Amino acid sequence: MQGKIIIFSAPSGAGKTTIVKHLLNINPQLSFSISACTRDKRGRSEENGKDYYFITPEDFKKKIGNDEFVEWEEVYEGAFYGTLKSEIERIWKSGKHVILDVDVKGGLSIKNFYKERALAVFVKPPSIEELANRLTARNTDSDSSISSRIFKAKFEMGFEDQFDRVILNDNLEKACAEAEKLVNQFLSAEPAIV
Ligand SMILES: Nc1ncnc2c1ncn2[C@@H]1O[C@H](COP(=O)(O)OP(=O)(O)OP(=O)(O)O)[C@@H](O)[C@H]1O
Ligand SMILES: Nc1nc2c(ncn2[C@@H]2O[C@H](COP(=O)(O)O)[C@@H](O)[C@H]2O)c(=O)[nH]1
Repeated sequence: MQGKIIIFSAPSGAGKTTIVKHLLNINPQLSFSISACTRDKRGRSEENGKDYYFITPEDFKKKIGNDEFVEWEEVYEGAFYGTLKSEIERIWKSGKHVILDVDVKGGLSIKNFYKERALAVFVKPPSIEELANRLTARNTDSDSSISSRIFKAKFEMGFEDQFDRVILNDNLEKACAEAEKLVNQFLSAEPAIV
């Protein structure tokens, strides 16, 4: 079996993590690629090696120097995130397909790297106002972090046309059902649907 990679990208708060968690719960063929990041762990709600590999900026720089990332970015000021080549290889060696959620620029870089082995899905929020509401209700970010996420979201919304597929997440149940369908089609296609 040739391993494939499914990328969910969106502005922060659009719901990509929620949709990816749903897919992981229902599809045992999929395994989550854990990114490296330099931001602080969010208390007890996150676990090192499960949500992210939380590493220091110095270690992150070393990994850049050693060419260990498929892509990496300073997603928010002072916070670096990167997709590790070793994660993708680990998952493919285990006989599963990779699924991950990254920001919009990162998603396009991964698609460009893996080409037809990858499906890039843009999760579209109903509006910028709804994004702000969701981030506020999620209660994981400070007001200034929410402001910078919204600022970036306005720019990222212009990239949906560059993705293979777009899912509007105005209703979570509907969006999850659509995501399930896209993923099943992609995984059953030879070599890829795009
Ligand atoms: N259709 C929806 N309607 C209302 N709330 C939603 C919907 N989809 C997701 N949410 C909620 O919105 C919040 C943001 O979702 P989520 O964390 O999945 O976004 P994200 O795109 O992964 O953001 P980030 O990039 O910051 O990780 C969560 O609290 C989630 O439960
Ligand atoms: N370009 C990349 N973006 C990534 C990666 N891992 C996560 N992310 C995205 O960063 C933001 C912030 O996430 P948060 O956990 O601090 O809320 C979010 O959009 C993630 O999807 C990565 O490896 N590369």
